[in-house]
Amino acid sequence: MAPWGYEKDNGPAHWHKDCPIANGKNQSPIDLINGEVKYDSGLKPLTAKYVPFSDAKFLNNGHSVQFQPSAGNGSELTGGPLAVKYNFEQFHFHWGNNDTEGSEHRVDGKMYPAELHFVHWNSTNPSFKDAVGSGGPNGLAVLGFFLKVGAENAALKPITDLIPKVKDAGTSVTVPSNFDMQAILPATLTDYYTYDGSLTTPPLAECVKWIVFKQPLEVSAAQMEAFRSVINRDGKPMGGNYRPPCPLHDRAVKTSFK
Ligand SMILES: COc1ccc(N2C[C@H](O)c3cc(S(N)(=O)=O)sc3S2(=O)=O)cc1
Ligand SMILES: [Zn+2]
Repeated sequence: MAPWGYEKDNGPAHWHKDCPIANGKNQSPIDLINGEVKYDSGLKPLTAKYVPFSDAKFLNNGHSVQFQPSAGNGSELTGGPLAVKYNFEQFHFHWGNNDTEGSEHRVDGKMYPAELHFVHWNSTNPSFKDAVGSGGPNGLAVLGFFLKVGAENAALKPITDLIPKVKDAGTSVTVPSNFDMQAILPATLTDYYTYDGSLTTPPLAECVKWIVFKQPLEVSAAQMEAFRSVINRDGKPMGGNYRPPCPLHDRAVKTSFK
């Protein structure tokens, strides 16, 4: 099979051939249906502590654009539904070719124009790869933020300004060391959906505690257009790099809000 992607000949409907778990019972993303979620008063706010990275790349890996530090630096996530500390690994985006599509998770069937994922791994494992393979839904914790078009996002501007430099698949650029990742996050990480799921791309491992925030972040139309200028490994616009929703099966989606 051609390397996986989002085109007709290598998209989500084909992924099960190399990754049979694609048809598993804990797959992501899902449609977050407010009438079916359950409020859990035990869900506390999350705490993310991100330290500026001295050596991080922003890259086009052919299926997304990704902020990737060369090594950990003590940036971590705790609280919420998490029993232990998780180390920051990377963040990346999924988006559409127009404002009516692009996010992976949906809310009552509604898609947002984009979705930002902050990936973290369970620090009780020796490495990120061990965490992915550790079995069960506590290997990784991914924060999902919906993006909607509105005011310019000043915190994301240092990243969206780099997009023209990684327009082509396989290219990367060094991120200035004064980039403040913490500034991307809302001041309080309170209202979120959480459920046990998977990576939304191959290998589709069912190792993810998903935490999707109710409140979207805003980016400007110009910032959205920057994403839409990115090219995939087939030389086509990368927009549309989102997996459609998967069956919930017998999973519960909990909320930290009523
Ligand atoms: C075992 O080998 C590997 C395991 C995982 C990965 N990753 C790359 C994936 O594309 C991917 C997709 C994620 S999403 N859209 O947040 O669900 S998170 C993530 S990753 O960084 O964990 C690479 C190698
Ligand atoms: Zn993702």
